[in-house]
Amino acid sequence: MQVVVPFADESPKSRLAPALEREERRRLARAMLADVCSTLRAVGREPTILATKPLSASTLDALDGPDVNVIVDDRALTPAVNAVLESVDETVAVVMADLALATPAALETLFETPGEVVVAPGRGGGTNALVVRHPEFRTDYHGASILDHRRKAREIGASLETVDSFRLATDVDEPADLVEGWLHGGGHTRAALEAFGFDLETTGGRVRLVR
Ligand SMILES: Nc1nc2c(ncn2[C@@H]2O[C@H](COP(=O)(O)OP(=O)(O)OP(=O)(O)O)[C@@H](O)[C@H]2O)c(=O)[nH]1
Ligand SMILES: C[C@H](OP(=O)(O)O)C(=O)O
Repeated sequence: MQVVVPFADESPKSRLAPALEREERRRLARAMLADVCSTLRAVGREPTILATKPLSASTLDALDGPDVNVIVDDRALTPAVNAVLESVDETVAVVMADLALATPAALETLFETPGEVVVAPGRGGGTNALVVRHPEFRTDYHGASILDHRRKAREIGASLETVDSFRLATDVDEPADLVEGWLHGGGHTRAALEAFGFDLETTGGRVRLVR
């Protein structure tokens, strides 16, 4: 199985702009990438980062462990991932770099779920992770991509399984997701949020990050 982690470093996490400055968004994106890569390694899966450009020294420094495999493809997400699917004749898993809450157990559930196409839906219609065991399947990200992926699996007659997982469904996209990263995210993600000066506020029955 080849495990691909798409990562666009130029101006990541733009939806977090109401809560984070540009450099903080870049730092958080790198921290989440580091957590995803170390969690993949914890289950014996060496990630291949599918990057829009060569990774910067600061991004590489943020990653634990030995040199990481990188494929550079400046095309948009969908054609870049589909180029990987077209280039290999083995199972391909696609795990998004903003799955800060992913744990080894959650990833093992994803990888061990049988099916020619296995999807881990994100809240809001995304496809946070994917395992492809059918040669004709191709991705179609953005918008309600989970619907597109279910339709594509039907069209090619591929068996489709869905992994129902809090940890794989929670990608850190919007300011309201930051508290999940604080509460349940990996070490790099939590450290970045703490470095930004965030703390948990639980007054009035609400749980949120403040700074
Ligand atoms: N290789 C590659 N990765 C991408 C591309 N667009 C997004 N990604 C990655 O795919 C994952 C999910 O994408 P998004 O949630 O849209 O991340 P994002 O583009 O940083 O966030 P927004 O700017 O808020 O849309 C993130 O880890 C991104 O880094 C792309 O064009 N190419
Ligand atoms: C890549 C995209 O992520 P979202 O924009 O839904 O977070 C998707 O999952 O289709």
